[in-house]
Amino acid sequence: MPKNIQIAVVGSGYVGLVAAVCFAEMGHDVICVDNDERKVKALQGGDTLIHENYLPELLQRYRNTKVRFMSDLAEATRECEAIFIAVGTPQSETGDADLSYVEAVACEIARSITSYKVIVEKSTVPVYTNEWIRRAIERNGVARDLFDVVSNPEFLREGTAVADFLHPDRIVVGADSERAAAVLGGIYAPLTEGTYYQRADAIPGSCGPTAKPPLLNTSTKSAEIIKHASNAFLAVKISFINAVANLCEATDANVEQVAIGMGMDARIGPKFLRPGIGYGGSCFPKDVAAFRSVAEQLGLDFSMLSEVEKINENQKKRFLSKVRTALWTLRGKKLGVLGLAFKGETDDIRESPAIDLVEMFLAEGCSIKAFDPAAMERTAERLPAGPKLSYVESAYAAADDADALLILTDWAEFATLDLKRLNTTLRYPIVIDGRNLYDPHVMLENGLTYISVGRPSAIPPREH
Ligand SMILES: NC(=O)c1ccc[n+]([C@@H]2O[C@H](COP(=O)([O-])OP(=O)(O)OC[C@H]3O[C@@H](n4cnc5c(N)ncnc54)[C@H](O)[C@@H]3O)[C@@H](O)[C@H]2O)c1
Ligand SMILES: O=c1ccn([C@@H]2O[C@H](COP(=O)(O)OP(=O)(O)O[C@H]3O[C@H](CO)[C@@H](O)[C@H](O)[C@H]3O)[C@@H](O)[C@H]2O)c(=O)[nH]1
Repeated sequence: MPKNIQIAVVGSGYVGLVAAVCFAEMGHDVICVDNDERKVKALQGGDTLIHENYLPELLQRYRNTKVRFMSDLAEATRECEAIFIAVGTPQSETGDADLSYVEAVACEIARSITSYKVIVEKSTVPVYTNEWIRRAIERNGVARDLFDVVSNPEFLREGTAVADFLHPDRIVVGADSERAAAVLGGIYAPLTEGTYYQRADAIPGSCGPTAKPPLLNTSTKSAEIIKHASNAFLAVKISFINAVANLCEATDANVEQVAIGMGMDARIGPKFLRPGIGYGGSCFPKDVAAFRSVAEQLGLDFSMLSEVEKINENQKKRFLSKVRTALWTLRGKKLGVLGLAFKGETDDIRESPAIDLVEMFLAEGCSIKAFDPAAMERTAERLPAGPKLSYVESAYAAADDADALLILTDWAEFATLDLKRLNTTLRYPIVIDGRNLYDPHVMLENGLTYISVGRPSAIPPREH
C-alpha cells in the first residue's frame, strides 16, 4: 500500500498547481507555495486561474484540505519531506535559461532546512543545474547529509495537463542518492504500482486499470538532458513536417497523406507530424534555444537546432504570404481570426504564433476581429482592443463581413463550424487555415475557397 508523503510544491503555475492537486489525488498531503499573494488568495478561494480540464474538480476536492496554499516557503520546508521546485525558467536575452527564480527558491529553502529534505527540480533546467543547486544550498551552510537534490522533469502538455500528469508515458527520476530515489519512488508509487488506476473515480487517461507507467532511474545529468532533448526532438519533428509541407506545396502533393504514410512506420510514429504555422508556447521555443545554448557553451556543433528555429519562424511568414496572395493585398483588409492561444484547449498565449501573426497582419494595415474560447482576456492585456482590433464573442462574429477567415489555433470547436453559416456571414467566402482542420472537399462543397498548409492548390477528386 503506497504511503502518504508530505510534499511542498513551489510555484503554482501550469506545472506547480497541476502537480500539487495530482499529488493530492494520488493520496499525498501537499503545500503549494507561491510568492504571488494574489494567486495564493485566488487559489484558496477556489479560482484555478488557468484553463485546464479536471483542474476545477480536483481543486474543489482538495483545496484547503489535502492541498493548502500559502506564500510561506519556510513553513512549507519545515513541514515537508520533499520540496518540488516548479517555478519559471524563462529564456534570457542570450537564449540561456534564466535560473534566477530557481536560485531564489533554492536559497530560501536552504535557510529553513533543519532535517533531511529531498529537493526536487521539476522546472525545466539545463544540465548541471542539479549540481549548481546543491552547491548553492551548501553555500547557505546546510550540511550535505541533510539534503539531496533530485531531477524529476515534467512532460505534461498544457490543455491535457492533469491527464498527462496522472497517466505519464514515463516518470524520470535523476538521483545520485539511493535515499532520495526511494522517496521519489514512494511519491509515484500509486502510479507505478497501478493502484491509482484501479480506483473507480480515477481521472481517465491513457493508462487503463491494469497499467503501470515505467519509472526510469537515471543520473541527475541524464534526467536534465532527457527533458531538453525530448522537447528539442519534438520541435525537430514539427519543423521537419513543416519543411515537408512546403515541399508538398511546391509539388502539389498532400502533406496530410505524406504524414500518414511516414507515421505508419513504427520507427517514426504518427504523433507531432501536424504541419501548421509553427510551434509556440512557453516550452518549445525557450527549451530549443536553451539546449542549443548548452551545446554552444560546451563547444559542440548542434546547428541543426538553429535550422529548426529558422523553419519555425519562416512558417509564420509563409502563412502571411498565403493570405496576401489570396487577397491580392493586405492593406485595408478585414480579417476574422479564430484562435489566439498557442494551441487549442488552453488559455496560454506565451509565444503564441497566432498572436505573432495578429501583430504581423496589423502591421500590414489589416483590421482584425478575433475570437478565442479562452485566451481573449489575456491577449487583450497584451494587445488592447482599438480601432483596428476587436475581440468578439463567437467564430461567426469574427467572420462577419470579413474579407477572409483565418484559423490560427487548433481548438476542437473550430473544426466543427457551421460552414453554410460561415459562407453567408463572410464578405468573401475565403477560409485560410493554418492548422489544417478541414477536409478541402467539404469546404468546396460548402462554397468556401479553402487554403491550408501543404495541400494541393487545386482540389483533386475525393479519394475513396
Ligand atoms: N507549462 C508547461 O506545460 C510545462 C511543462 C513541463 C515543464 N514546464 C517547466 O516547468 C516550469 C514552470 O512552468 P510553468 O508554465 O508552470 O510556469 P508559470 O509561470 O505558469 O508558474 C510559475 C510560478 O512560480 C511562481 N514563483 C516564481 N518565483 C517564486 C518564488 N520565489 N517562490 C514561490 N513561487 C514563485 C510564480 O508566481 C508562478 O506562479 C518551467 O521551468 C517550465 O519550463 C512547463
Ligand atoms: O504536430 C504538432 C504538434 C504540436 N504543434 C505545436 O507545437 C506547440 C507545442 O504543442 P504541445 O507540445 O502540444 O504543447 P506544450 O503544452 O507546449 O507541451 C510541450 O512542452 C511541455 C513543456 O516542456 C512538455 O512538457 C510537453 O511534453 C511538450 O509536448 C504548439 O504550438 C502546437 O500547436 C504543431 O505545430 N504540430
